[in-house]
Amino acid sequence: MFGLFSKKWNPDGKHVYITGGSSGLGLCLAHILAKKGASISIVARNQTKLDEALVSLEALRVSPAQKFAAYSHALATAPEAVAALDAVCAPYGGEAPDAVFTCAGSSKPMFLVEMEEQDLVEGMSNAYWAQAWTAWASAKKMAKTHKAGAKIVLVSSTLGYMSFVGWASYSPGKHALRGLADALHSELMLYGIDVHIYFPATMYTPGFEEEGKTKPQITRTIESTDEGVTPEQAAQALYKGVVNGNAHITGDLITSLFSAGTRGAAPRSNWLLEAVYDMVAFIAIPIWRSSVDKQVVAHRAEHQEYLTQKGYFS
Ligand SMILES: NC(=O)C1=CN([C@@H]2O[C@H](COP(=O)(O)OP(=O)(O)OC[C@H]3O[C@@H](n4cnc5c(N)ncnc54)[C@H](OP(=O)(O)O)[C@@H]3O)[C@@H](O)[C@H]2O)C=CC1
Ligand SMILES: CCCCCCCCCCCCCCCC(=O)[C@@H](N)CO
Repeated sequence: MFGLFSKKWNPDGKHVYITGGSSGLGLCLAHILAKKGASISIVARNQTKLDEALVSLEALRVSPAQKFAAYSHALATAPEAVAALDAVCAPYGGEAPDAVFTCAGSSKPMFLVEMEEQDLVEGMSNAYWAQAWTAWASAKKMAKTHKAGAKIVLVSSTLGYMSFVGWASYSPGKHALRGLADALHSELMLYGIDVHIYFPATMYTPGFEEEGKTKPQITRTIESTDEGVTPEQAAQALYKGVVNGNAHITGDLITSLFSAGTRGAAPRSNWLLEAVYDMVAFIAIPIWRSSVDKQVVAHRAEHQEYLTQKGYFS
């Protein structure tokens, strides 16, 4: 219960379920865990990408006892998430996985005033429900079978701590995941189940390429302060945070500052470091935000022109 005495998590021989395990962060995490001796089940929609991911996992096998499996399911509704979990558990006699990592998700950055109703609804589905239903289904299965020591790990974003122009359909879902993780961290103690949540900043993944297709220039400019990392680096930070038992996991300085500056009641990972980050954030975040405000205001004329070109005012 107390950080000092808790044992580090060891994935060797465990069954780990990774949603979004066919690409980007989820795939890199699957690779790390395969090398550590875990059995891995991945779920995503596209069968070809799942097949390719399975081949890459086989190549990393360290024990004949490891099982690797992939299932094609969409995850943004409750019945789909339950069906996916049932398929994943079937080869294990229906038993819940030892750990569930919900990496599935996507974003479509754009201006709110250009969004249709569907964009906001899908934004919530792809950022929140694509993970929340799996967390819900997994928690039930784990609790019913008294799966003490099991883990549920959600994947939010730096945009789960803060937000800015372009992210109105996505950051609400990532903030919501934080609320879910904090609530579950408390409730699932009743069953000895650990809950973690990861807040990655920019990761150069296929998903990042995809969101670039709609990302407004002003959003790109604001984000350019963030250097970004490879999905391998991001997965390593996630893995390390889970092994160490951190409730909120960050892998870069910028996100660590926003985390310390908006911590709420989440358990701390490193008291001293977070106190320093909190003091830095107290000064640096308002300065950064006012510089962003200036950039946005300076962009007014160009934006007006952009909307006029698109016939927005006619
Ligand atoms: N890249 C970035 O800069 C950042 C990403 N994130 C978050 O990290 C997570 C991983 O992103 P990333 O690796 O970049 O993305 P990728 O697009 O590279 O991978 C996403 C994975 O999730 C699957 N997936 C997406 N939506 C669904 C769905 N509705 N049902 C089932 N599977 C789904 C995809 O497969 P398929 O399409 O075949 O279903 C794919 O396997 C996401 O939650 C994202 O929001 C957070 C911060 C930064
Ligand atoms: C404290 C002072 C310094 C602040 C500097 C801040 C720089 C901006 C960081 C923006 C990071 C945005 C990550 C988006 C990740 C994401 O979720 C999308 N790519 C969707 O996949």
